Amino acid sequence: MKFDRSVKIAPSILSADFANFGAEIEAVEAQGADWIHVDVMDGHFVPNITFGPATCAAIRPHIKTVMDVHLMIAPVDPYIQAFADAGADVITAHVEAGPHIHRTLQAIRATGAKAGLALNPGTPAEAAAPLLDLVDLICVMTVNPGFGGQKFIHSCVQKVTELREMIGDREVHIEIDGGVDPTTAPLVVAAGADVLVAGSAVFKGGSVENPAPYGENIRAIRASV
Ligand SMILES: O=C(CO)[C@@H](O)[C@H](O)COP(=O)(O)O
Ligand SMILES: [Fe+2]
Repeated sequence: MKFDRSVKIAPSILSADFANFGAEIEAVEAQGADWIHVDVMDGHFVPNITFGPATCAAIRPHIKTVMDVHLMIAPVDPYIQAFADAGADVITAHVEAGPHIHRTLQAIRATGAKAGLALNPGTPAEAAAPLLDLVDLICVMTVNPGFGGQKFIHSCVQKVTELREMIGDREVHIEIDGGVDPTTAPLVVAAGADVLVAGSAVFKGGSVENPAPYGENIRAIRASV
């Protein structure tokens, strides 16, 4: 995975048809997705349950781009290798998910995957300061994690500005996750974000049988920035 600062759109399959992930991924990639965002939830760290490494391994052959795995689980460390073995290109863990995030990020990089650090809306940018040399991506949550289709929290935009300043010339992506659409995308890109996760705003109106809306929705976000 080569670093590049261009804006990338990462549809979240949380808003796809769970009975048809393979075809959904192929459809949304054919319609212009740059990365595929995979939300893993445990019903403990967040109040919702999705799926685990077996599902990630099953969908991997359908992903031609980047498999971006967002772990909303606690603990994280016992499962890192399983998600790496499932083929994740990026593995993101939450700073709030345990007492040893430094060790977690080291463990992710040791698998060969890129290491992501997610910050909940209530966590300040400073939480990332001691970790900047251990991360390849910082995921700024712009909703409280757990569900798709929530409203973008505007107070998080300032955090993106602060993080981009802190990152300096390091090769670190800033990913935005939650409530991204053509209205909110320009705000976070102007603040320094380069990866835009979008679930409901990409999958709305389309289906595997009628994927054209996926493309229209992706192009609308891209045009907005
Ligand atoms: O991690 C999460 C939610 O916890 C996200 O990746 C959502 O799936 C984004 O959904 P939208 O807000 O774009 O509908
Ligand atoms: Fe996510």
